[in-house]
Amino acid sequence: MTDTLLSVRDLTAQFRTDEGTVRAVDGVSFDVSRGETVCLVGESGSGKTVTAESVTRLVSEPAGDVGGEVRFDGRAVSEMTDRQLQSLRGGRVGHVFQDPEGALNPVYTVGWQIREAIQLHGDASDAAARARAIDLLDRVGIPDATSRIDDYPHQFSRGQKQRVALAMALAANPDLLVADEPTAALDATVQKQILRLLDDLQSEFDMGILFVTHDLGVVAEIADRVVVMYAGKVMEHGDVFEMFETPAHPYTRALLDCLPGRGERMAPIGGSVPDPTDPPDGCRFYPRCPHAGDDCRVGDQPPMYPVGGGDRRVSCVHFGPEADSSVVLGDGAGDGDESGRDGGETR
Ligand SMILES: Nc1ncnc2c1ncn2[C@@H]1O[C@H](COP(=O)(O)OP(=O)(O)OP(=O)(O)O)[C@@H](O)[C@H]1O
Ligand code: NI
Repeated sequence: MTDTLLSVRDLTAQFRTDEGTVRAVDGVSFDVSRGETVCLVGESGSGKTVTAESVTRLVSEPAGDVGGEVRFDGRAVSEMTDRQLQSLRGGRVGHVFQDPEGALNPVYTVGWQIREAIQLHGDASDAAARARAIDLLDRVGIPDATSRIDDYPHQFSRGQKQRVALAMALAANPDLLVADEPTAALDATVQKQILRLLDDLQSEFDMGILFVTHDLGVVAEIADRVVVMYAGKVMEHGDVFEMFETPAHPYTRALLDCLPGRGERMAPIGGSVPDPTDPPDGCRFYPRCPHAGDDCRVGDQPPMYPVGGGDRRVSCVHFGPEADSSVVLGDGAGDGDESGRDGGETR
């Protein structure tokens, strides 16, 4: 048994809209262990945010219909009472939302809000909570935290609000941090600082992190493991190092080819994500896949086949037991493929 903190099994989330039923998340499974950073990656609309918000059942229910099983520290979240859920959120699970505006209340100072978050789940005195709030603001990189603490949210830039929201999520020393694009509005220097902070806190408190991003550069910096999502499905998951070394799913390969210094293309993947109310049969990615054959166009999303030695899995027929993965990987299986990956960057 590993130290599994979060376990997500066969998660589904759908929304009824005027255009039809959107299957935003369609059978997603993964784990996050203590002290581990798992990145959810994929293009816009792939279901990352809905997955992250389903963890603490924040997807507002009648609108979103959530199924499957989420266990936190061995306990099924669906069986928790509203009170238990409330104490989980902002307590043992900190959540940084994709939209930081939503996390901050415009009528209270940021200091008041961070202190609330600290005191809600602990018995710190006002003075101690204020000192800790200043320390948190300082650590997330808000200059002059001692005076900024009495400012209101509208006095902060978008990037600063994102950092204030992160400080709030960290206020209760969570066991699990769910962070949805927490560095998206930040310049490169501040982004590095935040990633380093998360890394420090993780070593200090053995915190598990579920980190949502579409930026593979960020993934390379912080992930231990990666879950690649596309159109509500997991395309591939496994160890970050192995995945960057030998991406297996054609979608993962295409994403990595867009990363500066790796592929030659460095352009967005051709085509666009499928209509979420009417996804294609077979592999969701086949309409954009250079390796799609007849098998790829029928049935459901392919099973998660093992690839490599560890627990890496890929949902692609070319990795099935009878299949020939060199169709995707190229003859050198790993270095060089027909799209002309430059073999220069070995990590
Ligand atoms: N409340 C909702 N009602 C209807 N559809 C929704 C709702 N929330 C999300 N969706 C749809 O679910 C799909 C997945 O959305 P989600 O926000 O999880 O994507 P994402 O991977 O986080 O994208 P991004 O990178 O843009 O944040 C999209 O098609 C989106 O339009
Ligand atoms: Ni999102």
